[in-house]
Amino acid sequence: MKDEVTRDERVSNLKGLGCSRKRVEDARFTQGKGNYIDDMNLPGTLTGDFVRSPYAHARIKSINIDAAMALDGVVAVLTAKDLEPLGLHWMPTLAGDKQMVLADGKVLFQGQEVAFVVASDRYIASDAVELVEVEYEELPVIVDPFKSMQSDVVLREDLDPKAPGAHGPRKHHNHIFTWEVGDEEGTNAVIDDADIVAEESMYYHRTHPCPLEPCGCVASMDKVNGKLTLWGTFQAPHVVRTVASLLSGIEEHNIRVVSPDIGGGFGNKVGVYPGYICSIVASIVTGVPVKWVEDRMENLMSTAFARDYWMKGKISATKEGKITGLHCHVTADHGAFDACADPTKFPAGFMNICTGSYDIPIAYLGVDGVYTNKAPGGVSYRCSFRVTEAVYFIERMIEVLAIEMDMDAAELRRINFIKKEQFPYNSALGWEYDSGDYHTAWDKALKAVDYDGLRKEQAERVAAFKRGETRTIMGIGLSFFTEIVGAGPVKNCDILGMGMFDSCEIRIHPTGSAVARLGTISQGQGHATTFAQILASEIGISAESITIEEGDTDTAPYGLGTYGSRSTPVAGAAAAMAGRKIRAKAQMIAAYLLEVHDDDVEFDVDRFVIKGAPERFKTMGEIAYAAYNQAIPGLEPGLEAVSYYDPPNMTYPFGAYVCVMDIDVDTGVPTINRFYALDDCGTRINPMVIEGQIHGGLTEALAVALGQEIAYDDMGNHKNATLMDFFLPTAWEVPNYETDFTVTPSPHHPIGAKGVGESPHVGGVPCFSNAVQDAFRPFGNRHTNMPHDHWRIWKTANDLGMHD
Ligand code: PCD
Ligand SMILES: [Cu+]
Repeated sequence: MKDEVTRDERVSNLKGLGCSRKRVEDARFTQGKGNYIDDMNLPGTLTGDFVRSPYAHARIKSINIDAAMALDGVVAVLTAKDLEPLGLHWMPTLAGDKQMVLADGKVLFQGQEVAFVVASDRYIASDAVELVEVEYEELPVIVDPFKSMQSDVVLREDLDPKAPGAHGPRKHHNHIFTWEVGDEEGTNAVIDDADIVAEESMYYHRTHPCPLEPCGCVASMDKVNGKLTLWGTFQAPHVVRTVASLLSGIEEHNIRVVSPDIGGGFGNKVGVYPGYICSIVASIVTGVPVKWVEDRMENLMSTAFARDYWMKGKISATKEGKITGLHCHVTADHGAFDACADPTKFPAGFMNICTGSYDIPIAYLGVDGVYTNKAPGGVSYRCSFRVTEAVYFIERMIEVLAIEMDMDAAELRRINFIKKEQFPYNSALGWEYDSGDYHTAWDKALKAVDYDGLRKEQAERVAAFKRGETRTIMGIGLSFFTEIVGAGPVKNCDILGMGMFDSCEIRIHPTGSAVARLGTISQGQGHATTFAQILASEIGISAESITIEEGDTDTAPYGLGTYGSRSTPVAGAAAAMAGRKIRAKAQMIAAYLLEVHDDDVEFDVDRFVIKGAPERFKTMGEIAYAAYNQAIPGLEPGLEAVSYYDPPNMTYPFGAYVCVMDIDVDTGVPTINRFYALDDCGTRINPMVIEGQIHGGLTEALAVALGQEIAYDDMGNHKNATLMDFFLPTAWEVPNYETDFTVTPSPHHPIGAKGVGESPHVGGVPCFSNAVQDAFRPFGNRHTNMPHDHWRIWKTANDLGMHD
């Protein structure tokens, strides 16, 4: 047995962990060969389209569908009345509330679904939408959650005003829940006694992920064999199958849910939308496939928004700058229905990570969820679980405290970081941070950008501005974040009662290639590339020879889907564990073939070798073949494994970001001169994919911090429902990102990996915002709200007297 290839070459042939392997999915994406929902064209497909409410709050007096039905090509017009006998005019939300599928008596937000037109093609459906006559009676509109809590107007007439909601008692008919974590009395006592206290209120505005492809589905009820197939833009296909079964009464084995290629999810495609339900009903009624694909305006107006958090903080410290306590209260605007996609026990997601990366001995968080006349479905956008809000809050509070103490904000952070030796660290608000090394990351980041040099330059620029020599000022944005991803332990995380484990099933073929299926679903993250790399390193078969499949509930094992950067921490762990099961069986096969005891062989890259005699080995290819063609005493034929992985804890990626920005105080235009991002996501599976994730997340952070918003006027009119008004950054606005890393593996994850997809957004938003605010700090700025669009930046300068 002669080996022509060196061990290093064998390692590199695997294309396993740490390899910047090119994304296998890109061949089809870059050639326009992807298969998205709108590419599906089953024979006889009908198209659905919605009649939507122009009013944000109105009673529906009548709906007349006669003219629409009379139009050639219109097959059906569904209203709440048609869904009611089926019990489908309302549906449960992921947050334990319920939501109208089609307007039942009244509408609660502009763009709400009122009737569903089904026609032979999209154009006819659109024409018919115009022909449906709806008579509305306008009702008072509430878009401000504070006013909502004072108002006599009852938004949700379907709810008993005094009855508790899914998360406990309600204080008012427009109140949803109160969620409290930590020790309020103790925190107040510490803050009242403190040397230094900084207070600030901030609004994290409502925004929307606006993925390239909007939401859509094709429902096909095959009446002959009783099978319902649902293709759709689903981030959690198995959960959709379970919900569809519970709602429709069709047994779960008779429902197949498939997520084909998805053109970006970003949390927008976690929830269940009326379009899915209406398409299913329409297909059951008509017996032919029904397609529904929303347009851009519908996507921006009616599907899961993000944020809309009014946050009030108090932070206390000693004279030396050691933080002693943190108090946070949030008024959370959830819109018309509470449709947040949080794990059941966390009505404000993981907002209680708001103590951030700092060792804060005592803290309190209180959140009040409130109904308003806005679209439902919160908590999406590159952090489905409110970690963006939490990190924005603490990173602003740190800056405000630094201003209060007249201290350098980088130094203030350093003094308060949780120290390396304190991990695993139990935070005051109940999390166990698995690992971290914040000081190393911070020092590396500050050194990389020459932080002291930047501050000197900034001081010179301030002086020059004051002398009237320049009209631009310079901001240095800092942020240090700790993410919490990988929901999650089944003991405390579930969605609609389904524990948040995930899964991987591997099947090795006789010739030594393999297929693996997982319970997650890529929306562009590159899972087909990266999961194969995890497996390659675990089982010694090249990633090139492993096909990854996701998103078909008929074949993939049950999983909770992809959001909250959970794929790597949970399904990635399942992949490693399933790989280890394969390896354990392969070891027995190898020992049999080599005629030695199981314990006398060991795994080496792509083979099992005899301990002490590495020239005697069996490759994984040989072992796979033997699994199918030899009768091995005591072993079943075949080489397959499945793992359902329930993570013992979340993973806690972290990072240090610095943004250097110039601001023209007369135009309000910011120019980003430098953006440095250091990320620590533990073991790095594919550095190139990670880099892509960071670039994407930072660009979305830039968008949110510097202009992107969903705003409403007092009548509840949506002000940013088109891309004319909704800021999407292009190459023009995006700087050249510098990425860097440290590696602090997760101690409980089988390969030490933590998630990374959300991190750049979580850390990026406060970094961009802090850069703007830091530029104005020498001129007296303390806090201004995002989005820092040109007008708001100009106004900040104006308010500070810089135009005088
Ligand atoms: N350490 C590590 C980690 C990670 N990784 C890679 O990276 C990625 C990612 O991952 P993760 O972090 O785990 O995550 P996932 O789960 O997968 O995903 C999710 C995320 O992802 C992100 N990114 C992205 N990209 C794209 N392209 N698209 C999309 O859509 C998206 N989205 C976004 C979001 S929003 Mo949420 O939903 O809101 O919650 S969440 C999210 C993949 O591929 C993986 O493999 C590596 O390599 N390494
Ligand atoms: Cu998150």
